[in-house]
Amino acid sequence: MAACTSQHALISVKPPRASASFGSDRRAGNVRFVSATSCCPGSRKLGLVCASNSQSSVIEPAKLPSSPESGSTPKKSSEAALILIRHGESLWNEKNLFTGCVDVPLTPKGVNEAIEAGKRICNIPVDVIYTSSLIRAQMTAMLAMMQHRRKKVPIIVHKESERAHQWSQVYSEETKKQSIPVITAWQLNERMYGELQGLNKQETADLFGKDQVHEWRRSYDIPPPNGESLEMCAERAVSYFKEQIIPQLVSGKHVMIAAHGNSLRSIIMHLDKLTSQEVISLELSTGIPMLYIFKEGKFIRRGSPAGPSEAGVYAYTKSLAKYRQKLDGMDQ
Ligand SMILES: O=C(O)[C@H](O)COP(=O)(O)O
Repeated sequence: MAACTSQHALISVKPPRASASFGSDRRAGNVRFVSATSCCPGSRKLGLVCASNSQSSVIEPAKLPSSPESGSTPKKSSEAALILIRHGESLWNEKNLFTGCVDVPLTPKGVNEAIEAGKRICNIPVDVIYTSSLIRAQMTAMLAMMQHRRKKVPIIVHKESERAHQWSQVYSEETKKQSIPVITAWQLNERMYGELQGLNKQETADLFGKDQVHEWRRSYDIPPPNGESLEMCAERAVSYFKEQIIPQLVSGKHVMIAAHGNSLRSIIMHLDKLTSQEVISLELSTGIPMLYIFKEGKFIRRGSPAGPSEAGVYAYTKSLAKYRQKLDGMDQ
């Protein structure tokens, strides 16, 4: 596997005439994060965007809190990068078990997926990372950041108690500048799958019927037995995104969120204003980074960079191109 270099080409898939995209797209030329099979029949499921760019939801800029790591009053900025990434394959994904909030690690394949994801976003700035409180998301974030060309050190912020906060303080401004805060939030956890957790997905379908299991897995408001529906998951994940993450973007901080299939589906549903019908077809593959640009209160989908290049990722993002040149300069 090649290291992250500036030679990567960006795969920008032209939006083919979607044969089975979910729901008619209200904004012509719009694209979605879909499983490739639903918009590019016959191709591998990549979680790839059949992509151009388009502007999605308008988010009212929120009041700017001081940034979590410095406490300084952040400057307003007109543009920031938002990277979303579902964790790499976990040991229970491999066993095809419902996982939900059970805290299982990555498989070796999932580790490699996280590393590959890191190479794909290695030229895109990241100032703060949000993960769930589950190890598979945290492992993915750390492994991805190991590939970043800026070589900053991701440090998990501990605020679970006053002592934890005190004992994890960093007492060097220079070292702080060379680190990236990683904020863990249970609100970004995978949806809680209730009494399905630990069950084999195929056996569950054999027992309850394929349609019933698909409804539990992909519908918006129908929860699994004693579990969370996507709607219930969205209530915590999207609220957290609005209250904690959008202010960071508004202040110009570049954000990466490493989370889960369903907590991210709920966030993308919000960003793309998907209906409860459209979200049924939204599938996210493990370890595929997805890039949005937050610009003047709007989110612009920029696809799933296979490797950043001026032609693709930076077409609408001058500041990212400047950042990339700065990185190139640092490598001279
Ligand atoms: O929690 C799980 O089982 C997976 O991470 C996501 O499961 P799903 O694709 O069935 O929602």
